[in-house]
Amino acid sequence: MARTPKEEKEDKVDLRQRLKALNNLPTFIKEVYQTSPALASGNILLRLIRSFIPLLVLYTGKLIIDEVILLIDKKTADYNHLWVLIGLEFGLVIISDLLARGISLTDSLLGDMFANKTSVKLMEHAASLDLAQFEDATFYDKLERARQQVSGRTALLSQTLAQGQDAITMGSLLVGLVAFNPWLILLLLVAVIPSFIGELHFNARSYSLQRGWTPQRRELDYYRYIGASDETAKEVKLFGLSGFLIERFRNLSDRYFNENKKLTIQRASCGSLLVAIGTIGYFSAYSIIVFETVKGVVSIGSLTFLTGSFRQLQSLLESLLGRFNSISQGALYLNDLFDFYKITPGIVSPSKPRPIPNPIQEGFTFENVGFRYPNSERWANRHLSFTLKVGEKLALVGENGSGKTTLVKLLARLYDPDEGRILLDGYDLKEYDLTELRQQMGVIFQDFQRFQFTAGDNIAVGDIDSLDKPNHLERAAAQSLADSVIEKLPLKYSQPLGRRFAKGVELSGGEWQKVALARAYLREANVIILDEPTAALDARAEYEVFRRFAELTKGKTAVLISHRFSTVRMADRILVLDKGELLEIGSHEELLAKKGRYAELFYLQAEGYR
Ligand SMILES: Nc1ncnc2c1ncn2[C@@H]1O[C@H](COP(=O)(O)OP(=O)(O)OP(=O)(O)O)[C@@H](O)[C@H]1O
Repeated sequence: MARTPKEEKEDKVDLRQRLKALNNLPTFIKEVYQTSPALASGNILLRLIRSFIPLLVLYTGKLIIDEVILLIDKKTADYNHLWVLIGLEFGLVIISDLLARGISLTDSLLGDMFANKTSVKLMEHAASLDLAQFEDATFYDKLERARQQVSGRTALLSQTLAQGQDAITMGSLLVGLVAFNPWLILLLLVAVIPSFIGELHFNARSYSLQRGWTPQRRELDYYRYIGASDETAKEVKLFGLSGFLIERFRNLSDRYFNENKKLTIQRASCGSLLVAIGTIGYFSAYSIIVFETVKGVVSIGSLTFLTGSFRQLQSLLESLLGRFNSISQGALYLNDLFDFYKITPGIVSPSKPRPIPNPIQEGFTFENVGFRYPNSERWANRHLSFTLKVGEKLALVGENGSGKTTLVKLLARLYDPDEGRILLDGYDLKEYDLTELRQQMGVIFQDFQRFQFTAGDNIAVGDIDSLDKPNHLERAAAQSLADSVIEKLPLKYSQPLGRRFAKGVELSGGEWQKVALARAYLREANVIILDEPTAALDARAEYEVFRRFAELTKGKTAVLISHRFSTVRMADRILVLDKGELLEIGSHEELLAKKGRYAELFYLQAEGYR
């Protein structure tokens, strides 16, 4: 899994790219603001007020000291003015504290709301993308990086706002310092800039490292998941895989740790040196102010005010520049989020879709259809020409990998053909509205999902509008034989299935299949596609499912994939696929009479039953 030099180059970021990434900030701030204009405005207002407090506190401190010295010199006991000043400083400190709490409250509320909003947006966007995009590893890297941004960006928000607040505070302190001695500003820059450059350098390296390691981090997550998950526990135990998985995890995580460690150590050692330079800058300025005081140029109150200002300015400037680093880094990470939003689906509805014929008049016609999976040289389907007539029950037969599932995926427009076209009543599938087209289809794939929801919800996913229509769910369950499975569950339709959550009950493979089959019946679809719907059913259940199938799909068009010829022979016609191409098509009798591949396979299986 070593990275290629090209990939490493792509992961490197220079200053120009970092500055360019700052362009993301206005969009980001706008999105945050739109999350809650009231909270965002409140936050900005609180920060604005708080940014002037440090100057006021320092200045009150100066006044207090000058007053104390005056009182000592005069040897009077009129402390009224002093009390007012102390009260003022006390009030400022209390207000500052309250403001800080208000700021962190609005920060965290706004951050949480923004994180939720972004998660929803990510899910919505991911849902709009093509199946093919989900089968691409680089897509997952992008998705993973985008996901990481959701929680991380909350910090970016408060950092950006704090940056504005500190800039105002700095401006106010600088005014005082410039009035005293402009050269102190120069010293201030000398004190701060080296460590800023250091930070900039190390942050860029850290980002490159993080980015470059995205695939490996996904791999680590995967090991963590398969090492401890209900879905994998059985095989992990039986095959004794835990040692192997832990070893792989450890090797990879150690490599990551070591690369990270190298960088962290370098960063810490350089950082200490650069901070020392900063301290020299501060003490030079401190000496200047002290000697000016001794010479009587400024008062002792001003001494404390100026040294305090200088120290605060130094730390503000440091955090301002340091934060600039994190902000520009955060803005770079935003690239990942925005990049993910920029991925657009290829399989979409046309701008003026044609209404789906209801009922379908002719059926689906494949015209020389060919399809290759992305990043694959091999044709999964090729030269496919046939018509799936309306109302027909068509069975697909062929060896493993001969392209049966691919054919139905093309029919449901999960992919578009690379060659030829598929017509519905004479018009290309691409001319119809995608959602409407899919609504017409009830598809159950062989690798159907076992959702860790209740039994009722597991059926309702077939037509989510039926979620609160128990009689619809019950009817579908009765049709697919799932009713007897659900009857046996303690909580019936409200029984959580699977073991991931509390009270979950696991079903057998065949029981799950009956539940999944109910999804196809629940949908008021005109086309029913069942990809090996009975593979896990016992002989009696299979017989029963097919006895009902013809009845339940009366008037509907159906495609059935099965390796069992007892099932297949019930279809009106059978399409035999070989290496993605159409070998034979005809009724059971026609194909037997033809004595071709179908006849060969049929007798081979029948032989086994004798
Ligand atoms: N998502 C995918 N990405 C790349 N190649 C794929 C993908 N799905 C299937 N293939 C390949 O396409 C070919 C046809 O697969 P398909 O699933 O259509 O076969 P099938 O006839 O349904 O097989 P089976 O009887 O085993 O279910 C196979 O060679 C398979 O390796």
